[in-house]
Amino acid sequence: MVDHPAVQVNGVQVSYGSTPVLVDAGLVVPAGAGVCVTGDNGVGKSTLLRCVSGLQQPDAGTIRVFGAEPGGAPEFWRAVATTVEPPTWYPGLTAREHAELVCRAHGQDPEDAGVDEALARFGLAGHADAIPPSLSSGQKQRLTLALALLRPSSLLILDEPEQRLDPDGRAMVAEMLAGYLSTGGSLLLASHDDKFAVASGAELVTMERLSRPAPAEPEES
Ligand SMILES: Nc1ncnc2c1ncn2[C@@H]1O[C@H](COP(=O)(O)OP(=O)(O)OP(=O)(O)O)[C@@H](O)[C@H]1O
Repeated sequence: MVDHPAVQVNGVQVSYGSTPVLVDAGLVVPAGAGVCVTGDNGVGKSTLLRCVSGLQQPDAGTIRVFGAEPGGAPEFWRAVATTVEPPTWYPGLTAREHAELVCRAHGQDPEDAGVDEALARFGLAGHADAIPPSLSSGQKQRLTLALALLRPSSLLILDEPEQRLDPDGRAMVAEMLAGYLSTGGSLLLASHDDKFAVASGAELVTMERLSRPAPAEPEES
């Protein structure tokens, strides 16, 4: 795994109908590094992250995650934790039980993995026995990120992790992500908050720099 970049994107094209969104997009996230893609609403950040997460097939181009095609194999999902898709909550399971489930699925003892400490770090100690649908949108986002960081992984792919978080929450998550990078993890983010991304230890890359501009629509005569 360490011989390959965490993420390598070459010549990726994605169109929705006849509208090109990614045109010859290229990106490298070296193993152990963090990259944050930035850019205006609708520029294609989520589309790129979905493709890297193996949740969407590009029309053309290649994507490699630790040297392999994304999405196809259980090894990919063991190495990659992503919040690109909104989480599905299990009916009737509490926040703590979701965390315990995630640990067990990854072969970790929940107590050894520090479930209660993780919930406390994310400001959810008082909500451990609540079911996720009853949490506020910011608390749900905190739980989603806590679960992604609790399980072992080599690459985190996070789409706007700062969304719905208050300033303290943003600072805490940025610190957690910087800690993840300092222990050898790799990070691919999309974000509208440059300060948050930099505090997370990610290098900022604009979508405009990743993609050749889409050809201009022919003017009507
Ligand atoms: N499933 C889809 N079908 C059709 N068009 C889509 C689809 N998904 C995205 N698009 C379009 O593709 C473009 C890029 O969307 P995308 O969500 O990748 O942008 P983004 O940079 O992540 O935006 P934001 O900053 O608002 O989250 C937008 O114009 C959007 O309307």
